[in-house]
Amino acid sequence: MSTARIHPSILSADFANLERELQRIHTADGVHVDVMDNHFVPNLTLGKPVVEALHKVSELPIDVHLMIEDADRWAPEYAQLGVDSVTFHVEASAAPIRLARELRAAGSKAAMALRPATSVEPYLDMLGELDMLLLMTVEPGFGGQKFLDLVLPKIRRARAAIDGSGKPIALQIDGGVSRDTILRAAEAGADVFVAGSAVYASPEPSVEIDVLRNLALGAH
Ligand SMILES: O=C(CO)[C@H](O)[C@H](O)COP(=O)(O)O
Ligand SMILES: [Fe+2]
Repeated sequence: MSTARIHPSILSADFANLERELQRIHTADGVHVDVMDNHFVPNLTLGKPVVEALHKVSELPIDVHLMIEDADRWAPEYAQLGVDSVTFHVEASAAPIRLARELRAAGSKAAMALRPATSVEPYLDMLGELDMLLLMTVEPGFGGQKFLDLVLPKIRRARAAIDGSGKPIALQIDGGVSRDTILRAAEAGADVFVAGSAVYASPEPSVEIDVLRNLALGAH
């Protein structure tokens, strides 16, 4: 593995100034947009109109993380907006293979997320349907939580399976990523890192992104 991509989460940004908040992360590799519905997780953020507005002004690829019930019904509508990738939670999908195919058919990359306590093993045979696998390193719902080290073995197993597949599937982690945790996640095999509070709490978010990326690259 020779890459480390940093996707700041705008969950920790100033929602009254999202365009300006995008400019503050211009050194990033993508922007992570957390959509929460108050059902799949106990928090409510934003939906399609805001994703569409961000897409119009963002120079960075948009990575939509859907934390919503009934992903089969709603996720394709996000893919149709022209964003780079749409991530649905496997726990919220009745037919993840069909959904991943629909996302690709709608023109976006297809990504699937697992909560920290969801095993990756049942899904290894469908990795080829995905452009990215997201392993949550906190319980989804809120920014600013502590990184769960108990996910590290799952990251290692997913990395081995992705390498074995020979396919260019990204392995993203999300939650609690900071200067203190990014190296061990990278050593376990993650290559796309979502960081919300660590980036936006910094006085210089664009510099913090470079610091995090360099720390992750130290694992290679
Ligand atoms: O999906 C998420 C929460 O469900 C966020 O992307 C994540 O929590 C980022 O925030 P932080 O880096 O502060 O943990
Ligand atoms: Fe997220």
